[in-house]
Amino acid sequence: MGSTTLVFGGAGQLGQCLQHVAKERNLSGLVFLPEAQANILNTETLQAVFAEYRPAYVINCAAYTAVDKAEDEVDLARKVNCDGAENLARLCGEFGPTLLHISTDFVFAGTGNQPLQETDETAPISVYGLTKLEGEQVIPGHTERYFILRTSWLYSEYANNFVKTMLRFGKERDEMRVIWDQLGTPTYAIDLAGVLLHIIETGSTAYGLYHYSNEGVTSWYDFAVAIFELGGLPTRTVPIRTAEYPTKATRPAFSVMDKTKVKTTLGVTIPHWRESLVVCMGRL
Ligand SMILES: NC(=O)C1=CN([C@@H]2O[C@H](COP(=O)(O)OP(=O)(O)OC[C@H]3O[C@@H](n4cnc5c(N)ncnc54)[C@H](OP(=O)(O)O)[C@@H]3O)[C@@H](O)[C@H]2O)C=CC1
Ligand SMILES: Cc1cn([C@H]2C[C@H](O)[C@@H](COP(=O)(O)OP(=O)(O)O[C@H]3O[C@@H](C)C(=O)[C@@H](O)[C@H]3O)O2)c(=O)[nH]c1=O
Repeated sequence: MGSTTLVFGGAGQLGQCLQHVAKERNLSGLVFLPEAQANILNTETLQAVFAEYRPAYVINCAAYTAVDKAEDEVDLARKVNCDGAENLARLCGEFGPTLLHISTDFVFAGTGNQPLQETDETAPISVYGLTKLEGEQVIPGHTERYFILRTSWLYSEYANNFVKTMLRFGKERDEMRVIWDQLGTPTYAIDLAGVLLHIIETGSTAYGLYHYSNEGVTSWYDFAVAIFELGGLPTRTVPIRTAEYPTKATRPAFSVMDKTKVKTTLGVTIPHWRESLVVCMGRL
């Protein structure tokens, strides 16, 4: 086995953040594979890529992430989020690399009001959440060497995300109506990329399931207020209830995750969401 890390879905938001952090840390050996080069549903291509690189690590950033659209494209969402993850896990079992896989807070129903631990019951309420949970569950049957990091509300200067949407709309509109009764924690994808690379750099073998987001708790409304404030936009932000913003998919009302395990086991320090938002806004 070599020292290569293969990054699938390498052109997505997290993939681009990994490229950014790897460059910042002067790390070599990462190979970023966009969908056009390595579709995780194409088992022949995957087999050839694993045989060519003999990777030490595989990071799966590939996913079907269109939460509302997934309600109508169940088969495709399941293929990418579950079958794709299984294809990578099977080859990791065969070739030996450690798999770093990303999952979501949307595996939870979100009916509680206490920070969610890795051992808490999952009960997805959307197709996206369900297919991501299926992806988590299929991995351990193929390899023991895996890290699954559940994260939430990812944003960054790359690709599409809530921060960029708010900044775009904020420039065009005087007023934004944003849901305040969904609580969670934003995660700067650059911070998450840092943790993934930390696992590789430290050679940790503390395999398993982890929760990772930034610290703190907020609502989409409060998040939007902070984005407009830091962006210097005069946009008025109106707090609305979920029922006033109908969407195809249902989102959890409370998906704040407890990060004790990742902090104590992997020794990472986590910035507060506002601190990371300031960094991201400075780069945008
Ligand atoms: N975004 C968020 O708010 C959150 C994301 N997550 C998880 O984090 C991970 C990274 O998400 P993020 O980077 O934001 O998502 P993106 O949608 O930005 O990136 C996903 C990438 O996967 C690619 N992809 C889709 N299908 C395939 C395929 N069959 N083979 C190879 N690549 C494929 C997409 O390519 P293309 O665009 O060309 O289809 C895209 O580049 C995902 O697992 C996601 O579920 C978890 C919590 C929150
Ligand atoms: C654009 C907009 C959204 N909203 C609400 C809708 C929704 O509840 C919330 C976020 O909307 P978005 O569509 O940007 O984000 P959404 O796709 O729901 O984000 C989710 O993506 C997947 C991939 C995940 O894994 C989750 O952790 C989470 O980040 O904000 C408003 O209230 N007003 C608005 O103007």
